[in-house]
Amino acid sequence: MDYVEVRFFIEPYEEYISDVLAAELGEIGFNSFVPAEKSLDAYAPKNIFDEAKVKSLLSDFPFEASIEYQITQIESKNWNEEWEKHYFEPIVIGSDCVIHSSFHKDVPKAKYDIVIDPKMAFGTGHHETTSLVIGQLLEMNLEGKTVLDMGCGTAVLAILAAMRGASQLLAIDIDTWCTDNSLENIEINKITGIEVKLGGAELLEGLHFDIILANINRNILLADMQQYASCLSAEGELYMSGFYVEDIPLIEAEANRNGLKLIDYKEKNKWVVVKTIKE
Ligand SMILES: C[S@@+](CC[C@H](N)C(=O)[O-])C[C@H]1O[C@@H](n2cnc3c(N)ncnc32)[C@H](O)[C@@H]1O
Repeated sequence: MDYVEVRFFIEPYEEYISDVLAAELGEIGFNSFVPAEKSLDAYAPKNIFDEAKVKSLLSDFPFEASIEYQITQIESKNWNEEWEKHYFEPIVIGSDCVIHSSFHKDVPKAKYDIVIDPKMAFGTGHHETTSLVIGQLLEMNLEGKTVLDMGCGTAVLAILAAMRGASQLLAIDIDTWCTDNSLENIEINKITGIEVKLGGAELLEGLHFDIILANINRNILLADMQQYASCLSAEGELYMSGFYVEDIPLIEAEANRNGLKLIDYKEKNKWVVVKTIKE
């Protein structure tokens, strides 16, 4: 899939403005963000990118800041190189888990060593939401559990769940880049037992899982939570991330409507992961 890179120049630059801009861009099809000095690089699949929606978002933007943008077409083939050059450094999460790429040298030692060659797929562990969900995975007992990784990106969450003893795993993403990349990463890490499927919540009918991980975004979670709830086993746990702390009431209300109760949440730089179980 080809992508469009839009560099937003924010003046005066404030981190919270960049965060809000990224959240709003997430709602119009952008799915990767790289903050830079005084700017934000945002990426959207070429077939979803709509400049009119960007213009409309900026004209209604809630903060007083001047935001100019510049569009660059990104050929799929360049993306891995870009990651290697600029963005992805090894990351240690919770001291037990290190995520790095196959090109990294001098990687810190950790109990769970995950190799991710991300290309265009989200999920290197650097984003707050990924590391929040990883933190949850490192704490829970996954031995013999069935796990759904919804919005799998690189499949980093499914790979860690498999390393921690989950027995049957399904990783789903709507983006072919992500499903292709997930398959590559699963193979590089020599993991068996993870099935990868292209699509969305429509694939879940009739399935059941002990643990569901859904790190996507607020609006997709609100739209698809009903399907997630119906495939959660009676004693199951649904972890949702990809939204801000101020979105919790909306997410909790939708969870309650679907027979789920929110029992805990963790926060990192305003991003959260919430844990829900059946009421
Ligand atoms: C924030 S990334 C999370 C990736 C990875 N799970 C992680 O934790 O780093 C969200 C992923 O959800 C996928 N996605 C977006 N909408 C979706 C939907 N309706 N159903 C399934 N996946 C979706 C995107 O393509 C993207 O790869």
